[in-house]
Amino acid sequence: MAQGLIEVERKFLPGPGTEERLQELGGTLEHRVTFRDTYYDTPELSLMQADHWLRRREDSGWELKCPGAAGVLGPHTEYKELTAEPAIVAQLCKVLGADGLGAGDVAAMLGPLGLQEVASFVTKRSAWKLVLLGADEEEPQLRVDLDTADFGYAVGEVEALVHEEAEVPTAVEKIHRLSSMLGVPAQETAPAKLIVYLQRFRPQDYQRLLEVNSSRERPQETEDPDNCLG
Ligand SMILES: Cc1ncc(C[n+]2csc(CCOP(=O)(O)OP(=O)(O)OP(=O)(O)O)c2C)c(N)n1
Ligand SMILES: [Mg+2]
Repeated sequence: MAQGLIEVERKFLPGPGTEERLQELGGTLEHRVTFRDTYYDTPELSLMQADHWLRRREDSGWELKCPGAAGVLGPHTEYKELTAEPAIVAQLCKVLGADGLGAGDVAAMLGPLGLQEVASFVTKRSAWKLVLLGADEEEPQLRVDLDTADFGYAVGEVEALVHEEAEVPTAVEKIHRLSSMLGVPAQETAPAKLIVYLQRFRPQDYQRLLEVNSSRERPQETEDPDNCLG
């Protein structure tokens, strides 16, 4: 798989004082932005069942999140983010067992690969940047995104983008440290917006994912104790 950045993150349920606490910790508000995400998969959710997540983001383009080497690290997750369309198409063909089809751009391959829209929603995001005390310049900066989806679900995430697998343990440790400084309980995690969307608007798809996901040990989700997906 062509190299993309590795996203290491953990989600949490933000509270009324989260932004104030971020400021106390020296965080800077980078921007507030609103965007629509549209997710694509086969009718059987073959990509999601393989822990691959294909989306088109308004004003950003295509991205395929692929499971990282470690996958799930407690409440943290690791995903390789592919944004180059040839790399996305090649990986889609590999996951969907359609080798040899991968010629065009992602939009042109949706039909041949049987991919259709499964979710579309708007997010309002406050994007924060933090540099932990003692961190030297080369260390990846931490980002904290506070998201509210247009269907009424709010979720926060502390994340680091790294280039190499070897950087993941340090990133996890820093994310863990910042999360506890934000008052997030150690094992708390919160489901992704897309998962809550499926749960609410496509319950059969959600159930199908739940079955597959329960075979992939995941921490209890705080927002939905019924073992919601991440
Ligand atoms: C604990 C856990 N986490 C993630 C997953 C996988 N997953 C579910 S939906 C999903 C795709 C959406 O990921 P998410 O981080 O919610 O998107 P967003 O924050 O809007 O994008 P960003 O701006 O960060 O790129 C994934 C990877 C999982 N199954 N379990
Ligand atoms: Mg995220």
